[in-house]
Amino acid sequence: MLSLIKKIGECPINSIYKNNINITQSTFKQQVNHYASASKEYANEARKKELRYHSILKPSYIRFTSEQLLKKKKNSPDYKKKTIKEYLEESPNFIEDLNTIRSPESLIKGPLPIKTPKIEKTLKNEPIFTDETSTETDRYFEKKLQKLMIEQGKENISEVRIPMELVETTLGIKEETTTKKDIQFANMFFNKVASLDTMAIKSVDFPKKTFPQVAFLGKSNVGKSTLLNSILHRDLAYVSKNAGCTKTINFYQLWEKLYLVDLPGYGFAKVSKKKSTVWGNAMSEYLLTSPNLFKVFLLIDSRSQVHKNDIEAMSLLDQHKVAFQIVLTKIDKTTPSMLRVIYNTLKAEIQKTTCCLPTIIQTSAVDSKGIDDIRTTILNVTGMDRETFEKAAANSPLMIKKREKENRKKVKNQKKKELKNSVLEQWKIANNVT
Ligand SMILES: Nc1nc2c(ncn2[C@@H]2O[C@H](COP(=O)(O)OP(=O)(O)OP(=O)(O)O)[C@@H](O)[C@H]2O)c(=O)[nH]1
Ligand SMILES: [Mg+2]
Repeated sequence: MLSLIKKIGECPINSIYKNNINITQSTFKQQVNHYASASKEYANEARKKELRYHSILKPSYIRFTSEQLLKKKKNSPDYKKKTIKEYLEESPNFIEDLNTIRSPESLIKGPLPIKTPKIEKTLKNEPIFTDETSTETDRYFEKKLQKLMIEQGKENISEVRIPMELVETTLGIKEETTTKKDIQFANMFFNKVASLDTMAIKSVDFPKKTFPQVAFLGKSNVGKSTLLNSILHRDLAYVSKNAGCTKTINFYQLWEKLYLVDLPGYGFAKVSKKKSTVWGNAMSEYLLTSPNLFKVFLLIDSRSQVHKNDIEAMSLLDQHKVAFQIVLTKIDKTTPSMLRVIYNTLKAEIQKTTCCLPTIIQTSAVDSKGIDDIRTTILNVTGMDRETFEKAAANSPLMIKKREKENRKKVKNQKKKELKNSVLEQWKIANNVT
């Protein structure tokens, strides 16, 4: 047991690929069946709930199907410069859901090719549809597109797969939708008593239930367990001021519908330098191949610099098409100037990725900053349906008891009032008062 626990954190980065390839090759058939049945189950469930297909199977990707972008070259006579946003808004059929890129087949094939020098060279010479007058957003979006073309080895823009959330947030198509009601729902949802379901040190220990999962990843001592406790309103996960506190992959279940996963920290270099590289076998298998993992929150301490292990983690998640988002922790302990530096560094790193959401969430467990954002993000990404849970909460034994108590109190007050009135009436009659 101890030796297995020690293994977490020992796997050098270059052997992760090897291990992964070995895992997928040796258990090829099992995994295909597993992934296929898991995906099917979610798809059916999603349809039943009339949820959008892509909100359940993540990460959602879109594909440019229109040739407009390419045809409208600057030198053609009918060329009229438009912003990307205008193009997207004018052509509703412009985007197409690809359901999921983390299909069983794509997992088995491994990460997409990283560099295709020919395409890279072509793209360098010519911007696709921006010029010096274009807005910053359009240029940013174009850069992302070019990166995607290189990564996916596509010379034609119409074949590129683009993360849906990237388009929506970058171009402002999706408005900020977090309303008071969302926050109320999140509070109600996370008020439910959560419990530790599984502590895993090997992949065989991973829970068999196919609930959607979101995981918290980051360097040791960055505040993963603390953040999880803040989200769940209670001190469930062990927290320590010493690094290396969480040593197993801990699955906390909520409502029998969702897992929040607290991961051991990486970069815990107390033992030796050798052991400090990224994460171990179980961790890499969980993070890079788990079909039920909907999102990874990558936590970075706002007081420190972005560590090389963080960059490695970002690129590994990106290559394996795991949707992830950066969370800055402990902002109560940093200064605005330090925050600005790390924020800008991270923004630049995010530009290099395709599966990292552009928004960086800033949190502090001390004054509960950013916790609502994380809660609503979790609920959105895992497709938790407000009505179902509100009904369930209203019919929970606790709420039924509460309602009964309130009713009893009401009846008691009513009786008291009636008694008081009748006594008053009697007194009035007795004393001849009108
Ligand atoms: N001031 C402040 N301290 C925090 C915050 N979040 C976490 N901490 C402190 O940071 C220390 C480490 O927190 P943990 O939650 O154990 O960190 P972890 O990332 O789970 O660490 P490992 O389990 O070792 O990977 C604890 O002393 C926490 O009290 C925060 O937002 N503000
Ligand atoms: Mg921890």
